Amino acid sequence: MTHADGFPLCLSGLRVAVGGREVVRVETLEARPGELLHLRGKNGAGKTTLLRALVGVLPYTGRARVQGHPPGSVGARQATAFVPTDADLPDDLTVAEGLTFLAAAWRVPEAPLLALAEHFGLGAWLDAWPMTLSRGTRQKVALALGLGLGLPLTLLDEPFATLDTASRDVLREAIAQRCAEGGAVIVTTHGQELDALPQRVLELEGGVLHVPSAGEAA
Ligand SMILES: Nc1ncnc2c1ncn2[C@@H]1O[C@H](COP(=O)(O)OP(=O)(O)OP(=O)(O)O)[C@@H](O)[C@H]1O
Repeated sequence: MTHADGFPLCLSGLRVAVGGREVVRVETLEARPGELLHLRGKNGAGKTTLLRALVGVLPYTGRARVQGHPPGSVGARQATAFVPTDADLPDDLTVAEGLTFLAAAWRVPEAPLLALAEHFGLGAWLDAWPMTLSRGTRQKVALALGLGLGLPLTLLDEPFATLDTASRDVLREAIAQRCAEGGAVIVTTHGQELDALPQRVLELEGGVLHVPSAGEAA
C-alpha cells in the first residue's frame, strides 16, 4: 500500500482489454481529493471502457485502487458513483422513492439529493415513474443521485450530452460543489462544457491515456 493508494483513485500499469484486444492503457494516474479530471478523446478512444473498468464492470490487469480498494470490491463500490450515458433508474420506484432508497442504501443524508433534484428542476417529477420521463429528465435524476450521494469518487460519462442550457449550468455548479467538498470527479466530454472550471485534462489517444504533469495541468 502506497500513500497514493488512499486517494480517491490511484492507477498504475492499468490495461483493459475487450474481446481480447487491448483498448485502454494507463501508466500512472491519481485523482486527488477535490480534483476534477476531464477525460477527453475521439469516439472509440476508450473513455467509457476506462470508466467501466474503474467500477469493476470490466476486468483489467495492473494496479487500481479506489480509496484503497480494488474496483468492484465492496469498499470501492461504497466510494464510487457512476453515471453512464443512459443511466438506468429503478423503474418500480418513483423518482422521490428512488432518491430515498439510494440515500438509505449508501447511508448518506437524503437532503442533498433532494436539494440537487430541486436545482435540476425535478420538483414536478418527484412522484413520477422513471419510465414516464424524457431522456434528459431521466439523466438529471441520475446525475442528482450520482453527485448528491457525495462519494469520494464520482464518474460521469458524457453528462452534458442530453441536457438543456439551464441544466448544464446546474451540472457545472454541482460538479464544482462536489470538488469543493473534497470529492474527486472524472467527467468525459466531447466539448468545452467544463472550460470554466479548474481541471486537469486527460487525453485518450488510441487507447493510451496521456496524463499531463503538474506543470502542464490546466
Ligand atoms: N462490448 C464490446 N465489445 C467489443 N468491443 C468493444 C465493446 N465495448 C467497447 N468496445 C470497443 O472499445 C473501444 C473503446 O470504446 P469506448 O466505448 O470505450 O469509447 P469511447 O471513447 O467511450 O467512445 P465514444 O466517445 O464514442 O462514447 C472501441 O474500439 C469499441 O469498439
